[in-house]
Amino acid sequence: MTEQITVIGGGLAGCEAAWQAAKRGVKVRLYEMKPGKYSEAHHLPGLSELVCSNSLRGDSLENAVGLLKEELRRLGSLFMEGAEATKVPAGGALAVDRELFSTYITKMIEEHPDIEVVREELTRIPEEGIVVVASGPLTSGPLAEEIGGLAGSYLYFYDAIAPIVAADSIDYDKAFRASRYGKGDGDDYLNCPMNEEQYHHFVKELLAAEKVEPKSFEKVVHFEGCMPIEEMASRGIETLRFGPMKPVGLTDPRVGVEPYAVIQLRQENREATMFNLVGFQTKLTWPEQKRIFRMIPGLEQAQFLRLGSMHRNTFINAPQLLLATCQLKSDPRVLFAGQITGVEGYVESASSGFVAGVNAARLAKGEELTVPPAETAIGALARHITNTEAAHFQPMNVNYGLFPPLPGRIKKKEKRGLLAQRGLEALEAWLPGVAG
Ligand SMILES: Cc1cc2nc3c(=O)[nH]c(=O)nc-3n(C[C@H](O)[C@H](O)[C@H](O)COP(=O)(O)OP(=O)(O)OC[C@H]3O[C@@H](n4cnc5c(N)ncnc54)[C@H](O)[C@@H]3O)c2cc1C
Repeated sequence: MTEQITVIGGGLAGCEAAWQAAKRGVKVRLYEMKPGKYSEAHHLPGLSELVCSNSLRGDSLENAVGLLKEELRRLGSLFMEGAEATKVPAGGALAVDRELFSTYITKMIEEHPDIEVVREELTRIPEEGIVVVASGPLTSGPLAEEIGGLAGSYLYFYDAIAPIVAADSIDYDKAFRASRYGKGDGDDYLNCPMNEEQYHHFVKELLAAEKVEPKSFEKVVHFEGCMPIEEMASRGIETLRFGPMKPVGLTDPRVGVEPYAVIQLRQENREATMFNLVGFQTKLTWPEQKRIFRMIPGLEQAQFLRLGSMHRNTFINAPQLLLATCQLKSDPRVLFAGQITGVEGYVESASSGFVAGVNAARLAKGEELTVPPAETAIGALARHITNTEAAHFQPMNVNYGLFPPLPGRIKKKEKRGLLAQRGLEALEAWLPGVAG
C-alpha cells in the first residue's frame, strides 16, 4: 500500500489537495514549475497565485459560491484559512491581497512536515503511484500533450485578464467611494462615474479599438463569466450598463444621484496602493487599453501596473473521462482537480482540490472513496464537473437543480438558507467532526 502521493501543480487546487492529503497522514510530493518556468498568466514565485481578480466573490450564504466558501471553512480548508488571514475590504465579497495570500499558503505548505515541494516542471504523469493532476488551465505544453494522450483529447477556451492601476494616479475629485447598496463598509470600492454622453462615446471608442487577434487556427470560445469588455459591448449599446458598468445602488455623494454608468475599482492589496478595474478583462492591444481606459473620468492620468491580456485555457472533457471521486475512469490511481477538469473559478478550483485531496489520501490508505453528499454545495460541484457537458461553460454557479427537491412554497432565499443547514448536516455525516 502506498502512503505517498504526487500532486502536479501548486495552484489553488494542488495546494488544497496536498494539504488535505497530508492532514490525513499521507506523505505528499508537490511539483510546481515556478519560478523556473511561468505560464503567460502567472507572475508570483509563490504557490496558490490568483491570476486575475483578487476577489473570491460573494460571501453570503444565499449564493452558491458563498455556500461553497462556508463549507470549505468548516471543512478546514487551507484556501479559506489563507483568505481569512489576508482579506481586504470588498463590500459583500471576500477579496484578498494576492501577494500576502500566496505567501501565506506557500509558508503553510512548505513548512508542513509531510509535504515536499519540488520546484520542477513535470512533463509526464508518473507511471506509478497515486497522482493528483492539478496543473491548471495553463498546464505547460509537454504535460498538456501527455494529458491529451491519456485522456483521449483536451479542449480549450479563452480567458481574459483585467488591468490594475496605481492608486496615486487616480483622480479622487472625480472617483467617489461607495459599495453597491452600501454593503461591507459602504465605501469599499472607488467608482468612476460617467454621464450619458461620456458613456456613449466610451462604448463607441471601445468597439473601434484594436484587439489582439487570435492565431488563424484557433477557434476562440469565451467563458461567459470572463467575457472581454469589448466583446460585451458588441452585444448592444446598453449591455455594459447592465453588466460591469451598472450604476444601480451607487449614489455619487457629491450630487446625491446614481450616475448614468460607473466603472468600479476594487482594492488590490492591503496597502491600497493598487486598484483593479472590476469586470474590465480585455483583449485590446496594450496601447489601445491605455488610450481607451484613460477616457474614464478619474483615470485620465492612470498609471497601469498591469494591462489586460488573453489566455488559452486547457481542460479535459471531465463528464466523459472522470468519476465524481475525481478519478480518471481509465486509470483510477490518477485524479484530476481544479480548472483542468473544466470547472471555473478560484473557489470552485480549491473545492475540487479538497475532494481530490481527501480521496487521494483514502486511496493511499486503501479506504473507500466517496463523493461529498449531494445536499452540499461541494457535492453538487463534484457532480456538476462530471455529469454535465455544459459544466465547461457555466460553472461559476453550482447547479442548484442538483439538490434534492424541497417542500413546496418556500421562498428562494429561504430555500438556500435551508440548503445551507441541510448541507452542513450532510457535511458532518461525510467527514465527521468537521461541520460542528
Ligand atoms: C487568465 C485567467 C483569468 C482568471 N480569472 C479568474 C477570476 O477573475 N476569478 C476566478 O474566480 N477565477 C478566475 N480564473 C480561474 C482561476 O484562475 C482558476 O480557476 C484557478 O486559478 C485554477 O486553479 P488551479 O489550481 O486549477 O490552477 P492554477 O491556479 O493555475 O495552478 C496550476 C499550477 O500548476 C503549475 N503547473 C502547470 N504546469 C505544470 C507542470 N507541467 N509541472 C509543474 N507545475 C505546473 C502552474 O505554474 C500553477 O502554479 C482565471 C483563470 C485564468 C487562466
